[in-house]
Amino acid sequence: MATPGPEPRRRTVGVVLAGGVGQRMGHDTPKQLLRIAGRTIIEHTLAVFEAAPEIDEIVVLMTPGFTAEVEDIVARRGFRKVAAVVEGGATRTESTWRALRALGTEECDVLLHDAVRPLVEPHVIAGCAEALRTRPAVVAAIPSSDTIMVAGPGEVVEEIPDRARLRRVQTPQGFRLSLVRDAYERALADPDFPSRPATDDCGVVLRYRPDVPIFIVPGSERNMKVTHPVDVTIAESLLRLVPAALPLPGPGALDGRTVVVFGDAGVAAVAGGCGADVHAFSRADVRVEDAAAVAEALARAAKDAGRVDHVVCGAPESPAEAVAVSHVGALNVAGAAEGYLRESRGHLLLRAPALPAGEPALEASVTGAVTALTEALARAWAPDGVRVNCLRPVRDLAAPRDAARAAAGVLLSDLTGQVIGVSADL
Ligand SMILES: Nc1ccn([C@@H]2O[C@H](COP(=O)(O)OP(=O)(O)OP(=O)(O)O)[C@@H](O)[C@H]2O)c(=O)n1
Ligand SMILES: C[C@](O)(CO)[C@H](O)COP(=O)(O)O
Repeated sequence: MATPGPEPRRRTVGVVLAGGVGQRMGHDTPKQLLRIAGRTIIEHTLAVFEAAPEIDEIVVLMTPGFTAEVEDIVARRGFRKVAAVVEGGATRTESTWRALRALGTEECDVLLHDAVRPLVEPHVIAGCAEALRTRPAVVAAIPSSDTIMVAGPGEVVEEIPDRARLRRVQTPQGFRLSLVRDAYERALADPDFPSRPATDDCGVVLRYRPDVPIFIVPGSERNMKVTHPVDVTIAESLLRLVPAALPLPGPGALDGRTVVVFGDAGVAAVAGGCGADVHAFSRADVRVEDAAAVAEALARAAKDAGRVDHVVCGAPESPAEAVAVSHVGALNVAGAAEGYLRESRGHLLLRAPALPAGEPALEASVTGAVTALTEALARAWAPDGVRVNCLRPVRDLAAPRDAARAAAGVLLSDLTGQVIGVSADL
């Protein structure tokens, strides 16, 4: 008799809970639609789930009246795993219950995640999904660095539990569908549940299926929940912290892409080495402060190649050219590239200069211009899927990053609105 093979892998569904109104944030629109680092919060979250190999399908629960906004994001970003956008309920648990109903009864693994935790890292999703293959219930959590106390009547300290045993609960929280459904059915049948609601799905399972152990998976400090206005500033800063190890593309990584480079032979060479169809214009060919010359060069490249996927504006070679290249030139290149990049949903990469010592005011002024332009364009072009980033030389960068290779890595990445530090050549 043949020995039975391993159990087939169950389908894993990511449920993104976005049904809240964001009362504590205090805006007119739900906080998951706020734009941070060039994209809406829910867009950041969906992008991580879409890219996670462990996730087969995504269901979004959205605030009633705002489902069209999410459908539009899904279509624009091409999130193919999103199978449904469903209206959420009046409470988080009601939104979860609606999600469970939408999933039907066929057994699967479900990872429930707060839409407003956009900084969830792939390894946390992978950790939860993998643990869920062999366990019926899992939750992401981290140790508490604060001492936590229990407040008694009259705001008097009643108890300080042993911190070593305390964990801060995050999402994803993962369950076998049949288990979490059963726990929710019991909760809904309990007349006491509405007066003592649970603040998360783990709480529902722990209360109504105490027979099932819930396994704790390491979450991460970055996986914060955007709840109060100050969290927007923190999340924005964290989203802009580009990992020191940007993926450095190898041969073939830019196959089929057209890269137009103004005045940056190093980036042109690396892009060509990665397989891109490179159209490079040196300073002798095109002076970027000449708007007509830039437009003509781009039109020529687009005609030859049929499309333009990436445009790079290099840094000035001397202080005398700094304003012409990094200020006027960057604006000219952006203006001429806009139409092509909208068509290809492409990428503009600007380079800030490193000027010799003795030019700190000039360097600060042109760097300010390039980085502000990057952020403004990233915001303005994000709705059309166009990314805009900037490479900025940093002296004494902790992890040295070669500019040309970093440039190719950025072109291939999903980043937008980022100012990425590279090693200064001076
Ligand atoms: N009826 C609800 C309430 C909340 N959530 C989602 O659950 C997550 C965590 O909830 P929270 O941070 O409390 O969001 P809000 O309920 O929107 O915030 P507030 O309590 O300040 O109104 C959020 O992604 C939120 O959209 C949901 O899907 N359905
Ligand atoms: C699920 C949760 O994020 C775990 O920390 C939290 O309980 C949600 O609480 P909220 O009040 O709905 O934000």
